Amino acid sequence: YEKEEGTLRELRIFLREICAKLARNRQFFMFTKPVDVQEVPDYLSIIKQPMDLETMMTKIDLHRYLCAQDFLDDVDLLCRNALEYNPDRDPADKLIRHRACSLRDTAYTLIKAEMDSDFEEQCKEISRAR
Ligand SMILES: COC(=O)N1C[C@@H]2C[C@@H]3O[C@]2(Cc2nccnc23)C1
Repeated sequence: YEKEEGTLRELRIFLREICAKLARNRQFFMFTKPVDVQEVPDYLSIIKQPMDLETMMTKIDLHRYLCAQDFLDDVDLLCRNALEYNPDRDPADKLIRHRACSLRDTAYTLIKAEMDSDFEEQCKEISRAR
């Protein structure tokens, strides 16, 4: 009912701010848009479900996230993809893995720091009921 729609609206506003803050961080520039499959032709043969911050921002607007953990699940996917596609010891791979782990830890810490825990419970309850 209307109170639930208000809660989900508040969640979307919160997640847009988190997503924008992550996308503004120049350390995370390689995660702001989908990997360019013209430049990286084997990417989709290795990574079955690509994810990036621009796609996540669009998913917020499409009401795809009913709680903060749904958003963090996509953060985890983005990070896992980077670890899987860039596994080697060379500096470029090591850097992108380091940045992916940094983005994941930053997202979890920002959300835990700025989100009321019972607000997340309310969102999960709405999600369960739908
Ligand atoms: C999240 O980003 C990534 O997982 N990657 C992997 C690709 C390999 C390497 O870096 C990426 C883009 C790229 N483009 C041209 C040549 N080489 C590269 C970004």
